[in-house]
Amino acid sequence: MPPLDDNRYLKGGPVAARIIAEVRAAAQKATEEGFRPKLVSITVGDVAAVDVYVRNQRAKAELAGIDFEERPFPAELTAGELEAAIHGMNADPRITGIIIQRPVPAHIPIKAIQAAVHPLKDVEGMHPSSIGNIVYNQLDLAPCTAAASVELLKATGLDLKGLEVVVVGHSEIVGKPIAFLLMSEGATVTVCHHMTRSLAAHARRADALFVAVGKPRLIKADMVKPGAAVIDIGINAETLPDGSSRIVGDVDTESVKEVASWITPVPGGVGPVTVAILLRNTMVALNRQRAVYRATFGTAEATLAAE
Ligand SMILES: NC(=O)C1=CN([C@@H]2O[C@H](COP(=O)(O)OP(=O)(O)OC[C@H]3O[C@@H](n4cnc5c(N)ncnc54)[C@H](OP(=O)(O)O)[C@@H]3O)[C@@H](O)[C@H]2O)C=CC1
Ligand SMILES: Nc1nc(=O)c2c([nH]1)NC[C@@H]1CN(c3ccc(C(=O)N[C@@H](CCC(=O)O)C(=O)O)cc3)C=[N+]21
Repeated sequence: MPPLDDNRYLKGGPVAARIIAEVRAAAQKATEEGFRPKLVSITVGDVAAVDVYVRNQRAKAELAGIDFEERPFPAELTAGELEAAIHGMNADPRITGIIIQRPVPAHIPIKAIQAAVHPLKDVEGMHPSSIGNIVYNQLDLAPCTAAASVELLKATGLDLKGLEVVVVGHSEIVGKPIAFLLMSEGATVTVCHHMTRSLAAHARRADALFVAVGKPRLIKADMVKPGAAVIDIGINAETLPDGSSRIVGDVDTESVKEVASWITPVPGGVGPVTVAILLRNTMVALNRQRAVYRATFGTAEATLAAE
């Protein structure tokens, strides 16, 4: 990839830095008030795919003043054991948020495990009740990658109301929540997937094109409307002929950047913003937990005075 100095690149770094600066200020204030935020990252087995993600989470959490603890579990852990561990974390007042890094081994039912995380500690926005909130237009704690992708579209300055948007990929963690977030913002949303008859015909109509499939170079220049914004969510490891490996997205960036007005690079696009949103979600979760503490314990003085 050439140096990212072309202004068509919609870079994640500045957007992430702005969010992290806001989080840092909020985390510092909360810490002074006795509520230091803390994230716990759960991995099951040896998952090379999440190494980069976890490394970035730790680095940015430290930068933002959020404690970060990794809890690695062996691959042969049972679903029951994992659920019990999560219940322990739910009940631990020192823990603000719990992240279950994907993938988990096949014998662990990811949906049930995601639902075991208390909604107040669900910083990934993946609990059924969290997903439900975005259907009800309550958007302050949404799945991180989806929220990051929409944040990048907003950074273009385009008005989302009535915008023709096409989302390629409809997974629960990325594509579907993107569609719901955009609908809430007033966009006209088309969702494509592997059964879509003419992906190109749909994609070409988009003023903003979101791609979350996991297939390198799926989107070529002739599938993109001139002047569109292209948000490339794919993170795919590709091995080069010399044996070295690199990360590429789902979009053929070299050709598409000649057609699009904005394109997110990979790496350096959605990824860093995803990490920043995770930290922002942690502060949203902390504030909700503090509201519960206040409602539960904050009235002691009034109660005593009334006696
Ligand atoms: N930047 C970040 O923070 C993150 C990036 N990612 C990356 O995003 C990508 C997608 O991840 P994820 O959503 O979890 O992946 P999934 O494999 O869960 O979903 C892929 C989606 O793409 C659809 N699809 C498959 N083939 C085609 C095709 N030829 N045309 C149109 N749609 C197709 C699938 O449809 P169907 O179900 O109908 O087959 C499915 O909805 C991956 O590269 C992943 O690494 C993921 C999470 C975070
Ligand atoms: N429960 C769960 N939620 C996820 O969101 C999730 C997951 N599990 N498992 C793995 C995938 C992948 N993913 C990444 C996010 C950011 C970067 C990231 O920060 N990338 C940087 C750095 C890349 C590099 O240094 O090579 C970039 O794109 O610029 C990478 C990968 C989140 N995922």
